[in-house]
Amino acid sequence: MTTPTILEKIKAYKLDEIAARKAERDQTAIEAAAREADAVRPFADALQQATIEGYGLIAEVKKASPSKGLIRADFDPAAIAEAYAAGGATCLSVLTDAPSFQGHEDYLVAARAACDLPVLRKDFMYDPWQVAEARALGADCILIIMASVSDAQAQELEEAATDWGMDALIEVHDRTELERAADLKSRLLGINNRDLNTFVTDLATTRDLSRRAPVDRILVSESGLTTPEDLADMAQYGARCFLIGESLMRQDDVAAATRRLLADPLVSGR
Ligand SMILES: O=P(O)(O)OC[C@@H](O)[C@@H](O)c1c[nH]c2ccccc12
Repeated sequence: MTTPTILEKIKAYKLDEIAARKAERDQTAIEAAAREADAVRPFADALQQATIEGYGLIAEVKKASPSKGLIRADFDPAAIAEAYAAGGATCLSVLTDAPSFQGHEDYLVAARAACDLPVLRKDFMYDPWQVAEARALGADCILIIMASVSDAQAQELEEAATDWGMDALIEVHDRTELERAADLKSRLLGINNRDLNTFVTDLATTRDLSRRAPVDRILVSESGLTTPEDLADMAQYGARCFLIGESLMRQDDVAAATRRLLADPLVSGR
């Protein structure tokens, strides 16, 4: 027997978690809750708009990660959401997975209520029930990680998102996943610089995959981005949107750090 990968372990506990939650709220109940949620805030449109004048930033509310442990001790999701918005973020991403990221659904609700930005539910999705749950929480976009789903699952999740009026961010890490993602309809294509099984982060991932991506996609470079130079580097390869968590979450003044990061002289000094 081979040892399971990290993504396989996550999938195993996630499927248990989904089964337990479904026992409390089945499809009908969760759909009723989703129908009563706050109206969807356009996520992909906001990013597309942002790239006309500058960069699009999905700023991530991230308390901890499996590779780094606790990232921020004084973790207040509402305060961080406000700071990101004040600093010029386009959208938010909020981790709701508890076992690996110390996330929580309440953090998404609190962060979204604290600002006007569209919000991505950052979690490992396998089941359309989770998409309805995300909408019930107020989420405007979901994440589909090609490394952890089949083609059929990806399509089913994407359809569920579309049915709820939400966007989907399709995440890839290698050329095979990129080819599979090309068959999906979503405009948003995330290139994860981090390998989710080894936690190795390399910006060369965006450099390589961006050239091979379908031209009609909005490219989002994800993970391991720290400086304005990193952003300018990725933008040269066609990725003008960014998903950034750790480097901003470690700052004392999150709003000022967000502003500094986005103030690329090449962009703002036109
Ligand atoms: O904190 P970073 O290195 O800026 O990365 C943010 C985001 O890209 C990362 O949290 C992430 C990207 N894809 C994921 C999938 C699951 C969990 C987390 C992630």
